[in-house]
Amino acid sequence: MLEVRNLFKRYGSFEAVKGISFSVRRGEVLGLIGENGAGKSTTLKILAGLIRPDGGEVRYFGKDFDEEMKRIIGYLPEIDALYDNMTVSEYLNLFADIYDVRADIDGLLERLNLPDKYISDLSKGMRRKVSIARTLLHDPEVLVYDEPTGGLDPTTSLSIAELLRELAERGKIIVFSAHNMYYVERIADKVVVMKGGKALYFGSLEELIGQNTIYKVEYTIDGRKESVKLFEVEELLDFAEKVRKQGGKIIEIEREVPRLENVYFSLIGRKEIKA
Ligand SMILES: Nc1ncnc2c1ncn2[C@@H]1O[C@H](COP(=O)(O)OP(=O)(O)OP(=O)(O)O)[C@@H](O)[C@H]1O
Repeated sequence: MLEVRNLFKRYGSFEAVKGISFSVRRGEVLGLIGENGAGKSTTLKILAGLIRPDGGEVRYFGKDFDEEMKRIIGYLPEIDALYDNMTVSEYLNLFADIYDVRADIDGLLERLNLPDKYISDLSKGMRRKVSIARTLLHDPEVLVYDEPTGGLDPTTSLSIAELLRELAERGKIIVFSAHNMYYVERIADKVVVMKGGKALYFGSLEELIGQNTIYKVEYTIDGRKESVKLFEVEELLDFAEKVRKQGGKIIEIEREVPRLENVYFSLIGRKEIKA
């Protein structure tokens, strides 16, 4: 398990991360969402061991982060840092040598559908995939990806999202950030919604969506047709009982499951911070 407890990070006097906590198990995908400047990249850099927190702790399988931990982490930075004058396989072989690992580079190229061309000749999506391939060379247990689908077309984004899901199914721990809710909704088991360095929500995606489900009830009472919106199953049951007692009848109940995007907007619009 990867556990993050009460992380704090300051840049000078500016507090970028103010008490973030979450946990992710093997086989789970956690999506970090939040506006620009919410503190997502800072949190991910702390997880990858690139910067040290000013407070709180990160525990990997019960242990504190140390340099050796880099062997179990694959970190994808927000911006690709590639060598244009190398072919994809030369670049990946170079990093396999640096990491001192034997990697199945042909298998990676095939899985990611990457041509072995000069990096300078690759599209933006392919370049992103080369960076992703580099994070997988040492077969890490934890993948920390900053905006893996940022700025890419829907087909490439989807193929990257599917790869993350597949890696989770193989038992990896995945933590990634994204602005496009569609991919988070598609692959995340858990989400952290960040705003101003704080978490407005941490928990299961299913629960978050479930908490925001709306029941639209159409009913008749005294011969009139009415409708009402309810938010809880219990509220719905109480309402149905009330209508029945008054001699009315429920005609239809429509369950409206919100999109993550709608839930996100209503959450970040809120002033108060939910622990
Ligand atoms: N090295 C730095 N020095 C000073 N301030 C920084 C530094 N890195 C980040 N910040 C500030 O910390 C805050 C959080 O930045 P961070 O990059 O973590 O946000 P983010 O959620 O990843 O944003 P984005 O979605 O734009 O990538 C921002 O206000 C940013 O300007």
